[in-house]
Amino acid sequence: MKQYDAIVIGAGQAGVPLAKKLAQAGKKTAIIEKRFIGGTCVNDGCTPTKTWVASAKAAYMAAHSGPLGVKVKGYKIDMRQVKKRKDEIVMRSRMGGQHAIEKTKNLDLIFGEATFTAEKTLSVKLNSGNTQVVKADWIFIDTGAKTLIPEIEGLKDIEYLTSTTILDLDKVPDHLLIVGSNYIGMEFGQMFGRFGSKVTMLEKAQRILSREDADIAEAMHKIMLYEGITIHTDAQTTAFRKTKKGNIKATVTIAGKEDTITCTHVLLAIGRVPQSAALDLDKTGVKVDEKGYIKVNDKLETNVKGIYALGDVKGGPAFTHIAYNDYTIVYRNLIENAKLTTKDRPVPYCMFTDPELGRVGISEEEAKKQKLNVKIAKLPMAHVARAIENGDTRGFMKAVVDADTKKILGAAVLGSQGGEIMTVLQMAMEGGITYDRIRYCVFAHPTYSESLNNLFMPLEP
Ligand SMILES: Cc1cc2nc3c(=O)[nH]c(=O)nc-3n(C[C@H](O)[C@H](O)[C@H](O)COP(=O)(O)OP(=O)(O)OC[C@H]3O[C@@H](n4cnc5c(N)ncnc54)[C@H](O)[C@@H]3O)c2cc1C
Ligand SMILES: NC(=O)c1ccc[n+]([C@@H]2O[C@H](COP(=O)([O-])OP(=O)(O)OC[C@H]3O[C@@H](n4cnc5c(N)ncnc54)[C@H](O)[C@@H]3O)[C@@H](O)[C@H]2O)c1
Repeated sequence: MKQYDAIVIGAGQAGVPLAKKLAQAGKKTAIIEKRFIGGTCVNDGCTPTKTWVASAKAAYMAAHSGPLGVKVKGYKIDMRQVKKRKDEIVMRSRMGGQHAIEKTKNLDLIFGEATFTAEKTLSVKLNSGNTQVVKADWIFIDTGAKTLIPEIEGLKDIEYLTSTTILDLDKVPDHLLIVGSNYIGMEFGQMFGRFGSKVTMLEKAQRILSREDADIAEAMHKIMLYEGITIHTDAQTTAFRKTKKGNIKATVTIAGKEDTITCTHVLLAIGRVPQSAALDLDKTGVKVDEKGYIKVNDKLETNVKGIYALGDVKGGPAFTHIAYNDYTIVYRNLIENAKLTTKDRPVPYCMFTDPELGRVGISEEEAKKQKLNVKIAKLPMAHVARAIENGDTRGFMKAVVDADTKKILGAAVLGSQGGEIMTVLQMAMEGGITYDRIRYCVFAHPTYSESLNNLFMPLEP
């Protein structure tokens, strides 16, 4: 058995930087990873999907550059090249992360699956076949999440895809049926539509993007429709079966009416579940909620002293930047004696459709529910000079402001560079820059952000 000061389980977006910094701070540290360095983000999430979003955008530009005076005479998707480029980018990031860990003094990298055997003791089933027992006073759980597989009749008999396995495709599906229409559904749906698949999407809620304001969801729905993607809302999938021709027939209920859809591929995109079961948390006494998320307080401490949970496995917003911020909170509290918490931290996010949806703070509907005294500023992208010049005026930007203090409470930007424009507004929110100042800020022309002058101009002083 080997004793460490600190053990990190999972080399994801919180685990890797935390393990490196603890080791650099003089703590004898081990990081245990059952699969690849970088976790979901690098290997199956942000990096590969945004790489494919770029290929899909190139296809879209080839098809839509006529009005810009550039005639492209036919184009072809080389899915093998699309995949090869993605694999190379993922591998560079994965191996870069691994080399950085291996170079760090005081840090051991153990490839295997960790399971608790006692409060502060772990047994690691090594990928090489053996077992290693390790112990530490501090244990940090960063084991992430995996695709939620629903109970649907016949699902086990078809070769369904997840957001991980779809990344292995080197041929474009003829007809991709996607169950679920939020982040994963929307990003893959648009991407494969642009690669040439017929795409049908099924969403069980009454509308897509149910966490967003209705006007955002409606505009996004129209953007997808315009690209030829069919989205059925109020849709439940009740059964799948393989047809004699090798296709997949889905039985669905759409707005109460039963129907069938025949497709070639099915992607499941209805959410993710925490990877906590294999940890055997009973042996250490760490509590989980009814869905298996590890319970933590606002300092990310579990109910067992010295054991922390970070990132997706603890529930809450499941984003890379949140996992990364979890690491900074835990590290600075332990090593720098800070008193940081997760309370009141901003949770910005961006859906990487084209155009993007950047979001931060409160939405208009939430503000109304809370009966806040707010004003709403809205500007169509069709009034943004740069959007007109670039030939893409889809979407709009919107901000929720406090009518009394003039502070910005939230923003949604559905448009080209939506994530970047939202980030400018986030900086204003964090710095307490009020909307009446922003409308007279001098921004470079013609940037997208320059339009923030006009976004706030119509609001009464
Ligand atoms: C398709 C897709 C696209 C995404 N796109 C974005 C995006 O654009 N922007 C964004 O912010 N977020 C995105 N996300 C979410 C983001 O990837 C996650 O929020 C982030 O990776 C969470 O980091 P983490 O450190 O909590 O866990 P992970 O990155 O999932 O890492 C957990 C690691 O723990 C390992 N592990 C699990 N159990 C054990 C065990 N018992 N022993 C040893 N190792 C173990 C796993 O193998 C894994 O490597 C996306 C997710 C998906 C699925
Ligand atoms: N750009 C990004 O930041 C990004 C991109 C991809 C994934 N992610 C992360 O990955 C996580 C998982 O994404 P996701 O899109 O799978 O999950 P999600 O929870 O965000 O959305 C799931 C969608 O599926 C619907 N749904 C649930 N059950 C259904 C059913 N039986 N039939 C039809 N629809 C059903 C839900 O109503 C919802 O709209 C997200 O929470 C997100 O944090 C982030």
